Amino acid sequence: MSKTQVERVELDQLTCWRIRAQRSELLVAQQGAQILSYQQDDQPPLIWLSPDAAYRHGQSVRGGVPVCWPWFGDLRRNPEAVQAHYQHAEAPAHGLVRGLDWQLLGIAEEDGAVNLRFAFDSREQPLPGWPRDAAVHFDIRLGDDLQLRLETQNRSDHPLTLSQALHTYFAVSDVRQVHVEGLQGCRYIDTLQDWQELRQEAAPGFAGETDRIYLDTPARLSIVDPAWGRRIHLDSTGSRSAVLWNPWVDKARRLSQFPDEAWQNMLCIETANLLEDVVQLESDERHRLQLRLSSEATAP
Ligand SMILES: O=P(O)(O)OC[C@H]1O[C@@H](O)[C@H](O)[C@@H](O)[C@@H]1O
Repeated sequence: MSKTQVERVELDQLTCWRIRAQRSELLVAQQGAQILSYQQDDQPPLIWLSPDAAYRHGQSVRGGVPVCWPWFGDLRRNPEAVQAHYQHAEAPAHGLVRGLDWQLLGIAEEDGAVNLRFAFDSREQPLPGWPRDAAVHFDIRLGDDLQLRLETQNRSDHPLTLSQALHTYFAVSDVRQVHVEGLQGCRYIDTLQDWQELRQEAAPGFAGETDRIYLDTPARLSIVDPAWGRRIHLDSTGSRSAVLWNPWVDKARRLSQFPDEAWQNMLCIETANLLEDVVQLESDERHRLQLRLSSEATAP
């Protein structure tokens, strides 16, 4: 078994940790508790990090796994109960915690794996415009796969409704040559076609800008990448919705920290709780969103 290693590194303005365990390497930033990259030895990266990534305070890094919380995307597109908690006029996309430092509660080795625990507690670090009491813990376990757990606890006397996502950027050989299994038969909202609800027939591939919210998603989704001979599996619990996103040519030019051609080598599957799948918590209640990422070699 290979040895584990934990190294603290400063990337421009951000404090990060580079972790090695079980023939794989992970880079994670304190800001946003954001995983930046993940690669298994002798394989291309599994999680994509932009070559133009900027490591600045207050700005989510392009790539990795941004944590979107306590809402996903455009707040105005969220159910009324999610919108109701926010009191400022301008709501940032993807919630309030991507660009803030989380607390690192600990790094521990266990059976050759490394566990990291991050926390964000709105009672200790109030979120302007969002006067709710909630604590969120993000647990990362780097072993022979990568296991993530986002747990939210409502610490107030009132019910709390939130949307959220683990906004994972995946590295692929060429997005035009891959497809995603597990979504066949699911309903989806096509945000690029007036938020129409449609039904997915065959396993979706990519032939243009894609920005869809899938509903009633199964526990396993897989990215099939024949050119790299790899299948990436996403196994989740506590989530019945997912976003499939690729910006394609025109939107790529408008994105920050994103080279014009980079859309070809990435796609996002965002393991989420959206629309009818939002999280509703009574006082003290907790919700766990868990995601396990693993890969498998496929025949050439
Ligand atoms: O640029 P941001 O705020 O990180 O968002 C990136 C993308 O995130 C996706 O989740 C959205 O569906 C896209 O519409 C959006 O462009």
